[in-house]
Amino acid sequence: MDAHWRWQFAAPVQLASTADSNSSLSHWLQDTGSLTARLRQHCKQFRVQLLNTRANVSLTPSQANWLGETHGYCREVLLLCDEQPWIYASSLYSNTALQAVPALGGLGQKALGELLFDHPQLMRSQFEFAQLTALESQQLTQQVHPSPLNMHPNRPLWARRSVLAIPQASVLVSELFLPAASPYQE
Ligand SMILES: C=C(O[C@@H]1C=C(C(=O)O)C=C[C@H]1O)C(=O)O
Repeated sequence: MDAHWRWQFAAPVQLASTADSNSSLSHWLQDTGSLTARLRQHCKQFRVQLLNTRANVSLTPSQANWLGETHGYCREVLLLCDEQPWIYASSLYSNTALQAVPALGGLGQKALGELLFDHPQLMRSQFEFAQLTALESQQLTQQVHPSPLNMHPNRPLWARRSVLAIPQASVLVSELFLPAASPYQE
């Protein structure tokens, strides 16, 4: 779903102006720690809702470049904070990574962050950022999960992506902050 969003390395100018460098949104987007852990601290109740898993999906050139293979396994989830959908997350791993760490294929409602951030040798790449157009937000609403995402954002939505790597596996994690996420309101 996120493959064709316009990813760029630097936090674009709009982020600096609409959500200046001290703003809550900017801090959330640039936080290198576990988003799962941060949400657990922030919410009374946190849960992962599994939307979809797909094996052997063909990767775009930039995804293939990140993961070093042309096909991979995709997992899409919502991260809910007190039953509000805060984050749409899509994670991609190569088939080799899945063979090396079979737990990646059987997470179900368990958070990926809790598997990866427990590893002492976890590394994160630099973030890329994307601001969704109204059309991209609409497509996500229609194709991914009509009910909880069926809300019209009154401002552009922000996403980030980076590779989380442990020695046996690299995972390209894209995270879109949905309209209900409180950093947009702060
Ligand atoms: C990568 C993390 O895990 C989160 C949990 C995910 C999942 O369970 O599929 C996906 C992306 C992340 O938002 C994290 O906690 O930072």
